[in-house]
Amino acid sequence: MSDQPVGPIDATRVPRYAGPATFARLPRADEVDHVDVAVVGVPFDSGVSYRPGARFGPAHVRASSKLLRPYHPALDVSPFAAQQVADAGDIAVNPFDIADAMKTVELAARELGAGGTKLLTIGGDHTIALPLLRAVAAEHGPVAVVHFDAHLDTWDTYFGEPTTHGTPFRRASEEGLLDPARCLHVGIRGPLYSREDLREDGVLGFQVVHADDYQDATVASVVERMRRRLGDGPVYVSIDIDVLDPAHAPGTGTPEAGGLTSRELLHTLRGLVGLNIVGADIVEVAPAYDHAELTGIAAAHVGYELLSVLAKNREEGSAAQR
Ligand SMILES: N=C(N)NCCCC(=O)O
Ligand SMILES: [Zn+2]
Ligand SMILES: [Zn+2]
Repeated sequence: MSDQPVGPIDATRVPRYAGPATFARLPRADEVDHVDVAVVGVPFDSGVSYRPGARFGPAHVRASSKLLRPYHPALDVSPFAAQQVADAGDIAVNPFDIADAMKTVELAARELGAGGTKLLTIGGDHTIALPLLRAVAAEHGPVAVVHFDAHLDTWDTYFGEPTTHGTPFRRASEEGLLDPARCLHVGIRGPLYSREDLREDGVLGFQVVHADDYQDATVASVVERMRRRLGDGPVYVSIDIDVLDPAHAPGTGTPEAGGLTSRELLHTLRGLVGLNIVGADIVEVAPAYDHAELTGIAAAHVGYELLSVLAKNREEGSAAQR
């Protein structure tokens, strides 16, 4: 086998709509001899408080990722040539037992991540961030989280249940998985349950860039603030697609008006170059509410942006070693 990464199927030879639906038409993980970054699905939505359907997110995002091309001009990087990216398929989780599902996700994430493979996980609802953070913190210790979302997701319980899509970051903070001096939400908006929600969120270790801040500040200044908060240590990136305005991402379970444009989000993500990204997820894509693949395409581009940031970091890391 050549030591060059195996890239996507060439769209000038095999039409995009033909062939198997791996993310970006990449090889499967079992078709390559090592994997730098695994794209893995978690078809789980038993933690939702409103519309269900994110269990179909991984298949939808893969299907919407067929048009991605090999070269990222703004970052001047080829994300599938600078590193071996492969599709690791889906983690099969129990839809009837949330605690059991969480164990399965954590175990699979630890196994896939053994040997230094980074995970880009496609959900699934936001509950899955908790076991993914457990796996990441087991390896790196407490991490910074940059959390793109309309919602805080640091609420305590729903119907007395501690493990839901509105609670993962409170549980993660309580378990010591987060570095409370370096966590940040981006894109928060909409009604809360009470003023206390924001105060408690701060105690748990989060600062907030509100969606409205994009109205008053430039994307560059948001990026600067984000980079200052996240610092030099390990960073986990969690992206709830409902951070986007419903006009840009209608296919989601708890939509809120007044969100980011996809351009604002992609631009902000580009600002993560150079940070020590140890893992990422893209969650809450619910295809039944999507139109014309708007949400699926946005999520696929978000994934491409993250893979490009990782590729750029790898290139710059190996340049620094020379
Ligand atoms: N994580 C997402 N998407 N939503 C959380 C909303 C929780 C609620 O219904 O208050
Ligand atoms: Zn949300
Ligand atoms: Zn969320």
